[in-house]
Amino acid sequence: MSVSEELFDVIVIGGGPVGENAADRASRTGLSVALVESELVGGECSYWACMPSKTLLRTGAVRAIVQDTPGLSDPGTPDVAAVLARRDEITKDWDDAGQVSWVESSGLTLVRGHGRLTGERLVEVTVPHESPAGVDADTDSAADSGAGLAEAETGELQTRLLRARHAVIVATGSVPVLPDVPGLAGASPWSSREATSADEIPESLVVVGGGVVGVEMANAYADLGAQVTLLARGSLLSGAEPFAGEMVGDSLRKRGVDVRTGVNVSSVERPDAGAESDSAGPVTVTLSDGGRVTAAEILVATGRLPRTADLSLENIGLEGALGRGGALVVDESLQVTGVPGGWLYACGDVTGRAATTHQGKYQGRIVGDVVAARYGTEAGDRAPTTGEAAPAVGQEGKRWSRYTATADHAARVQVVFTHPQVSWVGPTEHQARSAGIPVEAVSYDLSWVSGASVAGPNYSGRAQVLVDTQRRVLVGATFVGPDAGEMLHAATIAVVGEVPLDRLWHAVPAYPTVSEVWLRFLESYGL
Ligand SMILES: Cc1cc2nc3c(=O)[nH]c(=O)nc-3n(C[C@H](O)[C@H](O)[C@H](O)COP(=O)(O)OP(=O)(O)OC[C@H]3O[C@@H](n4cnc5c(N)ncnc54)[C@H](O)[C@@H]3O)c2cc1C
Ligand SMILES: NC(=O)c1ccc[n+]([C@@H]2O[C@H](COP(=O)([O-])OP(=O)(O)OC[C@H]3O[C@@H](n4cnc5c(N)ncnc54)[C@H](O)[C@@H]3O)[C@@H](O)[C@H]2O)c1
Repeated sequence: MSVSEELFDVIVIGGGPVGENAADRASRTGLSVALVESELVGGECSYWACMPSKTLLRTGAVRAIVQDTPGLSDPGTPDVAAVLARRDEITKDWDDAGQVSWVESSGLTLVRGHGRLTGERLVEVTVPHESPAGVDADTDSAADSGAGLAEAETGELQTRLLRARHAVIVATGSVPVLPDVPGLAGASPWSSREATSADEIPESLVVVGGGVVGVEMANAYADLGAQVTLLARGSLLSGAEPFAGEMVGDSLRKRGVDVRTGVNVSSVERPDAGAESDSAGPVTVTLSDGGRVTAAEILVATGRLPRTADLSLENIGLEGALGRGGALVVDESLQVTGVPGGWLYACGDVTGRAATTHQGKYQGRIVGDVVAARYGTEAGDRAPTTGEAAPAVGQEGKRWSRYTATADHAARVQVVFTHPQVSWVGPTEHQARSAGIPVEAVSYDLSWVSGASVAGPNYSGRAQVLVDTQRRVLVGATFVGPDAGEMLHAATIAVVGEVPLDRLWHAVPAYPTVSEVWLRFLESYGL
């Protein structure tokens, strides 16, 4: 084992989408930045989450449009091999060479290996002798929390010791939760990794969990020919407005998915479960209502937890100061609270704030700019240009400052790529009222606008905005329908801009587009 100490201005642990953004922004005022990554540069999103899952969903989404368009013939059954080949293309066959080139061309130093904190501004990186690029698509499993993959698979290890002059930014993401259900861990369950990287579509799939991964993967696998059962202990998409989950559930049922809400999994049996899930026989799930479901595979989609367990936080006295689910607790400038000297920052899933790529990358931009402004020297072409000074260490910037993650609270967005798609910004009506915001919900059936009738005879959808009745601005919006994700950003701009309703009246939606719903919202509210 060899040890060498290397000095950088900033060290970022975790080279997912969020760590990449934080590292890039932090380097813009002349700081030297090391990016530590234990698996593939690009993280979960590029290889086992956003990108492959959206590719698997795309075929069914297009097929639904074709089926609903008069004059087009029946699209037939999908060519599954072609869909999986496209998925492989999108994930670059689980090779991160393209993202490594970007890291290097951005002037960042990539350090391959698993990083952990061994002291103030000190990161020890355990480096496998073989590069992990080209990691097998299905090496991980729900039972393996994702930690220590490289170490487990390569014999000889070496250690590098990195010291940060100024700051360490943690962007280690999250790991899937495996509920403590009798028989489940031994049943070779799929996590989202196996679901997004599978090399064939099983005849049948039982999905446990009615959250975003559960509904998206139930959609994708049903569209690609599997007989899918979706088990949710509550309602579907409980983080969204209730009408969204109901519409997604109705659509899944219409397409043959057996959707069961309000049920818990009591036990799981898979007598033939071997080391390889490929060789295992069918899996049987027993439910709290006495029901039983048998399927070729089981996907567990019961949430994710911030990945802090393998960071050795005890070395800096933080192990007792973690937030919900083990999250690193950060202030509004993304500085970890309770760390003397304020040298530790965090962003992305590991903060437990919002587990989406876009919100994490937003945090990455903010923390990168904070670090660049606090410790950097150059005001080069790539430096932030607003001229606004960063808050001092331990202090937070004002609301909507470029150094403050205001949107994490006021304008968080999410798109669920089911059909119908679901998108929302800000709180739900229930969340807004619980937070004491005086809101009135204005809801509209999207099929009533002219743009919807042009889009197709079976167009269906619903949209709702939340008006803060005191300030007369929008604080939230939800869209359910075809391409609802593309309708969201207008609402996000209205919420972030706190645009008065009387000014929104002058934002004229073109005819005949589905965006005419904006006019209907305002008319319904009394303008
Ligand atoms: C199936 C699925 C679909 C999704 N779809 C979407 C979507 O459509 N849109 C969306 O916005 N979000 C989506 N998400 C969420 C999105 O994937 C995450 O929010 C996003 O990946 C978080 O980025 P991150 O950089 O914080 O973490 P990650 O992407 O998890 O990256 C963290 C990186 O850190 C590395 N790492 C961890 N610990 C260490 C260590 N100690 N040392 C060195 N490296 C380490 C990991 O190897 C990893 O590469 C989806 C999630 C899932 C599971
Ligand atoms: N399109 C997107 O933006 C997208 C897509 C997929 C995932 N993601 C993100 O990834 C994260 C993880 O997604 P997820 O769907 O795994 O988590 P989630 O938190 O969205 O949903 C988890 C679901 O599992 C249920 N659950 C929890 N424990 C259970 C148990 N023991 N038995 C049965 N059900 C149980 C919960 O009630 C919840 O409905 C989310 O934060 C999500 O935002 C985003």
